[in-house]
Amino acid sequence: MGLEGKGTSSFFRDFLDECGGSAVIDGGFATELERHGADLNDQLWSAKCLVSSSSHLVRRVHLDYLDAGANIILTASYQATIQGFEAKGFSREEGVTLLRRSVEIAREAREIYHDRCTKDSSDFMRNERYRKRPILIAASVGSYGAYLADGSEYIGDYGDAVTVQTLKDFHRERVKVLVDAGADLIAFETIPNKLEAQAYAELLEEEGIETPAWFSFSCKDESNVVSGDSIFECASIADSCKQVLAVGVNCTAPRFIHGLISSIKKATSKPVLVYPNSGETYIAESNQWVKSNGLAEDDFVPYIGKWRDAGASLFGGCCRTTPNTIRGIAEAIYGKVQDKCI
Ligand SMILES: C[S+](C)CC[C@H](N)C(=O)O
Ligand SMILES: N[C@@H](CCS)C(=O)O
Ligand SMILES: [Zn+2]
Repeated sequence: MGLEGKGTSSFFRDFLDECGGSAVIDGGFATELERHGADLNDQLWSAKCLVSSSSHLVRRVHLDYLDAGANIILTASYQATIQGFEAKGFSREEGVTLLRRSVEIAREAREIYHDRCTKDSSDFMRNERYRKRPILIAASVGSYGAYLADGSEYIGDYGDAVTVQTLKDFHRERVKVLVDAGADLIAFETIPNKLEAQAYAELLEEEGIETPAWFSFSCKDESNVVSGDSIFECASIADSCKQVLAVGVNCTAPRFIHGLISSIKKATSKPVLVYPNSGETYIAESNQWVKSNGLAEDDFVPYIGKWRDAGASLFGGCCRTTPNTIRGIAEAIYGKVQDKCI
């Protein structure tokens, strides 16, 4: 599915209509790679797996989320940047190829999934609405803070030397490559401050990018993104950008989600998306997660109905959530579904 000739908002409204009003986003990607044995204690984090020997693992995680019921899968490009690959000794061209690869692997997974579903003649997936659900590939664009690989996307303080122009220059090529590789939409995610939201909005405009995007912020409480900028201000920037089709929150503790939905709704009438993490806290030095007083993985599934009532329409999970979480969300939205189409 693409934008071809349609306005951004009608493309997305049509998609949501086809989904029946609410859509399922996938779950934690990097942390799922880790659960399958990948060692991501590296400057590239999940982008390390784009390097060929692990691409089968990337495809497998995408397929697991499709099997769990996702309508939208996010590519492995969260921490994939040309600058980051160059720092690891790759050439610029190799960096571009790896970025493109992230979209190609997700597209391969979607094709495999569709093939399996078409070929199977048994009565799997009797739920018609689920069986016919649309599936989109979202190119993940992690923040500049993700590239820094020090947990900056949970702090949002880039210092005075980093300006809107710095951030536009940093992301420009990468975004163009991901769009050119055929992503259906761009997921600007874990945005930690309004500076970066402004940079993304200007970049989309300057480059005349027609692929629709969403802006998703990492938040520290019910009203503020992690830098302390208000979610209302951040969502207002997204609201003013015509390429932005949805606005929301990710990698944020489940306990803040309800209040954040209300705050975002005051700033925009665009669809609201939420994909919280497990409520644990990330320790960048050791690439580990520690328990805080939030809800644990899966525990937020019973809240999906309340979050929908509060006005959100796309639901998924972020770090340390798994296909189980996504299966729970899909069942909350679609009713009972078969968990595999093979
Ligand atoms: C969303 S955080 C857990 C991603 C990893 C971080 N950028 C790092 O490299 O430590
Ligand atoms: N899409 C990324 C987000 C990290 S915060 C992932 O799930 O790994
Ligand atoms: Zn996350």
